[in-house]
Amino acid sequence: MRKPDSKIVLLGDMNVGKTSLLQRYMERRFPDTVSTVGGAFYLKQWRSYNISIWDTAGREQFHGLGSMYCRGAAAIILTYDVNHPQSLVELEDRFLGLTETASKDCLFAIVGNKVDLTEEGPLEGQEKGECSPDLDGRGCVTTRVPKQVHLEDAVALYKKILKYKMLDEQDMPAAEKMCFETSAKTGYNVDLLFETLFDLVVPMILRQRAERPSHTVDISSHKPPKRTKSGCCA
Ligand SMILES: Nc1nc2c(ncn2[C@@H]2O[C@H](COP(=O)(O)OP(=O)(O)OP(=O)(O)O)[C@@H](O)[C@H]2O)c(=O)[nH]1
Ligand SMILES: [Mg+2]
Repeated sequence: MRKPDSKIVLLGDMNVGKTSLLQRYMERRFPDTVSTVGGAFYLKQWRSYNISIWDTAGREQFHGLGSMYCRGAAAIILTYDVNHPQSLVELEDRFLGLTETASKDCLFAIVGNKVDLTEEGPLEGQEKGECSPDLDGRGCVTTRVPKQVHLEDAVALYKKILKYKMLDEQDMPAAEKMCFETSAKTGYNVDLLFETLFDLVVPMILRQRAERPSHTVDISSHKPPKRTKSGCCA
């Protein structure tokens, strides 16, 4: 198996759509999912680097495993459901504590999924300039609900996390860049989410490589020790 150069972890409450987001990105589809048990990962090649993306279980019974999955992570995707305010609250109350084992310069993205179910979200096929045949006066589907969690709430949480982690806002990517609204169902913003993170993680890989002590020995500059008559080194 190829060795990952970096690690990204998806965290968040059960049912928010972590598995669906990862499958949408990696497999380009929106299959039926079953609630995740433990964790699983995909390996993504991005340029010449291998990035592992870990999907974790949101169910309370697997909570203890979370910090193990986060160990050494370069980026964490904190996922909530835009229709369930409690899922955003849980990110701070239950999941943030699991990220202590992540890399010290770990990046955070906050992702509100299932935006297709809200009135504000883009319509299925809208990115392609299409609309559903099930029409209202504007030519679009109407069975959608007002959004329960707004992007500003995610931005506020992002800023709070930086404070909690004692990270300087100046040194970190801006909240507006790291807070996303997505739909695993339609694919809305899913590529943008993952690929923004990949591009941010690559310089971290390069930095780590530069800092890591080299294990190679330059044998051309190595002089053999002089031998004395007794056979001992001078
Ligand atoms: N409408 C809509 N449904 C979604 C979306 N993403 C996921 N779902 C549905 O939400 C349910 C839960 O999705 P999962 O991806 O299994 O959720 P999860 O966060 O991985 O849940 P756990 O593995 O239990 O932690 C499934 O029925 C999905 O089909 C989305 O963007 N829009
Ligand atoms: Mg899952």
